[in-house]
Amino acid sequence: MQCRLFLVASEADAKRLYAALGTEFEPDGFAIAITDTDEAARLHTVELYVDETEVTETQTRITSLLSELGLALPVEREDLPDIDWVAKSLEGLKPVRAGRFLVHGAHDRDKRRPNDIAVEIEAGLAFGTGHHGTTAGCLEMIEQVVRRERPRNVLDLGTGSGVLAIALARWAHVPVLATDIDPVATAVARANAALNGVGRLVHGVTATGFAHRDVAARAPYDLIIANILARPLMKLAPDMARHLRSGSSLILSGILVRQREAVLAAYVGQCFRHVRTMRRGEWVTLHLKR
Ligand SMILES: C[S@@+](CC[C@H](N)C(=O)[O-])C[C@H]1O[C@@H](n2cnc3c(N)ncnc32)[C@H](O)[C@@H]1O
Repeated sequence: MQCRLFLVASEADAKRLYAALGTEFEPDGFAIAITDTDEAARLHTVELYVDETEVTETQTRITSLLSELGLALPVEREDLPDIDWVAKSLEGLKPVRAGRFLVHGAHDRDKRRPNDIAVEIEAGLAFGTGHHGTTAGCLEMIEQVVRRERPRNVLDLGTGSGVLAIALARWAHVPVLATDIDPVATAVARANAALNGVGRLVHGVTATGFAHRDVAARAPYDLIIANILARPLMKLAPDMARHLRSGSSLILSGILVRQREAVLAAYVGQCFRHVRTMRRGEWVTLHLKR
């Protein structure tokens, strides 16, 4: 059985601990991760996955590392159920329908129906196979907004696998600037766009937010989609307002239900108005206009 050992700490302490655990355990092949678990309280979780037989020894090593760092944090333990990874991975590759879009892997091309707008994406290095509630929520919003507004110049900020940019290019036949902070995602998005026959419409750029001349040069956009997280979305509100054409739509996702009000307030403060909220599980997708 696998176990998850985890510690919850402030951002600064978690980052120190994560770096120290990396030095101590990565040479032994342990998987270590750090995640932002509570944005409001600024808490981070550092976790390490270990076989049951090694738990006691690992806990002792972590405890001595904590005392070297001068940190007094409890090491918590969660036992993980044995998972049938083959079944699990096949489940993760099932095609997903969202509005008229069908996101599928190569092995499911025969599932496409005549009226589908199909997007072929293999599970890979970048986020966005369509399975996450945020991606599916964006796809449904995109279908509705494109039908009503016929945008001609679109920005997909935080493109991941390129799934949203590709869906948009295939549906609206318009150019889409697909940006990501992560150069691997940008490369994956470009390759996926070519695979889906829209390599000429989807232009991939590595950029953080709007900090790239290509992103500014193509503004104003008449549709911006950003599926990132609540905190960066709130920080980006003034830039979104500057780069969106007046009267146009903004689709935001990556927002937990409990973060919705704070994100809305940040955008209302920039003269956006709320059009619609779509909920999928714990996540919401917002349609705003300015
Ligand atoms: C949740 S994934 C969304 C991927 C895809 N658009 C989808 O809807 O499935 C978020 C992506 O945004 C990128 N990202 C996060 N913050 C960003 C920022 N400030 N500027 C650009 N990209 C960012 C991440 O690297 C990641 O690939």
